[in-house]
Amino acid sequence: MEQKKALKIVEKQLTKKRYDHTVRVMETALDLAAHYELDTKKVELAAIFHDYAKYRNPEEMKRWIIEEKLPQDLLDYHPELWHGPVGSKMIEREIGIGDPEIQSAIYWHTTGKRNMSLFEQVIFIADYIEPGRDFPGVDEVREVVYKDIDQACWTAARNTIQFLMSKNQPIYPDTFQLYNEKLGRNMNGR
Ligand SMILES: Nc1ncnc2c1ncn2[C@@H]1O[C@H](COP(=O)(O)OP(=O)(O)O)[C@@H](O)[C@H]1O
Repeated sequence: MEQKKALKIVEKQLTKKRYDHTVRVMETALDLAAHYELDTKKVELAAIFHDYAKYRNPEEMKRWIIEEKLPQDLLDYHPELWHGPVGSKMIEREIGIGDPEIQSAIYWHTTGKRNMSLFEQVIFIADYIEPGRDFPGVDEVREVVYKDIDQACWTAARNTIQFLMSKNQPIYPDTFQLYNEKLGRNMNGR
């Protein structure tokens, strides 16, 4: 699908602010995809559709989680975490995008997980570092991402965990698994 057509579809699903975020995620993801020699057309589509389900009603998302047999433990966490997994299914049923690599990158873009593919990491990090983001620690991730995307993912996971803990918020465990995996690989020389 052409970039223009894909952007038109998501524009209808999003607020203006979220649409502008999506365009910046797309541009960031395309730079990373070129650098890491990924299929830029596929990365482009994953970035454009990553927040496709973001503004669906939580009741509707809940039905998708049940009917699509997504992990039911998602329902114990904030609906903010539902739009990735639900979006990965919606783009197949509503738009006809059934590419497993694109769907998986959308599924995991908010929490991350262990054993992420390079493709999944690019979408996860592009969402985290796009130029509109200004949370504490984001520059550290921007500085390292073209040299060491594993370290970038570790730092993003650490920052998110620290932020959520400082607010006494529940934390979906896959982010801890990402943090532990990358810590083991990169920082203890294991
Ligand atoms: N493991 C997690 N557990 C709970 N909340 C999380 C976790 N990871 C991220 N979040 C929160 O989910 C929210 C949405 O994430 P965000 O990266 O803004 O997604 P997007 O912008 O693509 O919709 C943020 O408030 C973030 O702190």
